[in-house]
Amino acid sequence: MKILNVDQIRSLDQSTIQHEPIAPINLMERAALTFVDWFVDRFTPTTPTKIFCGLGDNGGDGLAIARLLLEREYPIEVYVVRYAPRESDDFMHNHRRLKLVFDSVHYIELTHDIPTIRHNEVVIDAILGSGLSRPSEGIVEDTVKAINRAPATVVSVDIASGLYPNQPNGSTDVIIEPDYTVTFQLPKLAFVLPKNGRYVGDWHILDIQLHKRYIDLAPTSYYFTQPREARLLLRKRDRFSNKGSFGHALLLVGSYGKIGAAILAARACLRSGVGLLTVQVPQCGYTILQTVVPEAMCRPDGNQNVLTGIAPADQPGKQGPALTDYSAIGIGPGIGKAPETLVMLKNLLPTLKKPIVVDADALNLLSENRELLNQLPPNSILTPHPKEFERLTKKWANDYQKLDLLREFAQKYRVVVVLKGAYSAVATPDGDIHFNSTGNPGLSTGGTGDVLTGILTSLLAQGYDPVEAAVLGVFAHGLAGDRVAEQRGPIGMTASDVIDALRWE
Ligand SMILES: NC(=O)C1=CN([C@@H]2O[C@H](COP(=O)(O)OP(=O)(O)OC[C@H]3O[C@@H](n4cnc5c(N)ncnc54)[C@H](OP(=O)(O)O)[C@@H]3O)[C@@H](O)[C@H]2O)[C@@H](O)CC1
Ligand SMILES: [K+]
Repeated sequence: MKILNVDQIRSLDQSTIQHEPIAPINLMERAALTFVDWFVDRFTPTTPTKIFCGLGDNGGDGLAIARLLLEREYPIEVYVVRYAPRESDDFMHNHRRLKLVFDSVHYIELTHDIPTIRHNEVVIDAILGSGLSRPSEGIVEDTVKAINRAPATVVSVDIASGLYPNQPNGSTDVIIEPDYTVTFQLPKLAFVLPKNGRYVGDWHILDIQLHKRYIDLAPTSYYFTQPREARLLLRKRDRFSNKGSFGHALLLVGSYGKIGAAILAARACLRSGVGLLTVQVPQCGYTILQTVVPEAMCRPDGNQNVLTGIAPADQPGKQGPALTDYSAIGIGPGIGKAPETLVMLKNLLPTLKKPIVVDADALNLLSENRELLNQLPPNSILTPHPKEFERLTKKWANDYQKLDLLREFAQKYRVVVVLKGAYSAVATPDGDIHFNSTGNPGLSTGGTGDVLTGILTSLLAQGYDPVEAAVLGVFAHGLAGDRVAEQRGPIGMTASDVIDALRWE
């Protein structure tokens, strides 16, 4: 699903009006009806509901919603925040229509006009929408603050009043902090950025049938991966396939005290469908790996405690294929930053032709030796969390600047970067960014990154295109986390639970 900017959303609105064709006021009615369908599914008709409206089309939506809820006999109160002398045409139209059936619309001009909001009430926030052009001040600011202080449940129409859809807010901006945001047709970029969490709440997209062809043709570099799209990436398996059909992955993982990372990556790799898996671990991990992951072959490193890339001299010809012969290599989980391991990375990179997966300490080694970034095979997948990404680049002032850095980095080094977090962002060498829709805070626990490395290495080894591997792998990883959270709650989730909950269907 595409994420469009405000100007495009405005044009989409116009394009729908022209091509359907539909009168603007009827489009607003459709949006309001769809909102009300969503609302009545969640809140019973006895819910006292205060609807706060601005003077633009977001306010117009609020007035139409008020009329439709009144028809369904909800106990509503309507407040119009009169912050300016002018109203939009569709606001005025809906204001007239509401007044025909409801004669007690309140107007907020001064602070003492703001009503007391109680805990059993629901507030519908339709003060400002995507037409926000400046920070709230005066009576708008006071009303927003009063709503935020109130113990009621708050539902924002389209977007929280005061939140910019696709540009940074100032640190002192006053913004509604809703429990829910119910938006129309497409998500807004602001919804997937970490700093905005409290200004978005639990958000839902309603289909109001805006012009599909406009959306299909609209240029954008932002996407939101939904289940249907992720499933389309999943390849069907041929009945006559064999383990050779699904590649042979190699994981370079683990060090003394961190063999667990190797185990997690290996188990996740196997659970994601790879044909064969070889794991190279320092010798201290050999017995553990062979015992815990019998499905994997083990290639013990020449070193006892850290990876050096060198196989033991006493096993000539027994160490399996050369490093370059594997279908895909994943490197990083638990490897530490020993000088010998850096040497391994330096020796390895120039020899590789196929994309690899780079995570954890391999990323930290890269950030301490940035000249190595140029040696990454094109389309390799890097999976930093924000701190690791900062080490690879620099500090950012806000989430939007972070996205710019992410895009520049992926384009400059021709790599795929998975920036992990809520709505993990997959940046492609072409400059696109795909935000993931699955996952939950339970995944912020040790080892889940190792699991992701195993998944991505597995998909690359099976021949998935690196961008598709990243988008699909991140989605499947988050979905597995969601399954675990559903069964046992997000607290106490472990990386092993996530591996067990992986399902490819
Ligand atoms: N797009 C779609 O497909 C559909 C959209 N729909 C709905 O339309 C909404 C967008 O409507 P909208 O463009 O009228 O914007 P909205 O935010 O209501 O008001 C803008 C007005 O407020 C003013 N203003 C700005 N900032 C301010 C501030 N801080 N404090 C005070 N005033 C401020 C601004 O002033 P100006 O910038 O012109 O000076 C202008 O007068 C959208 O969110 C959705 O709910 C649906 O109905 C149907 C489908
Ligand atoms: K709003």
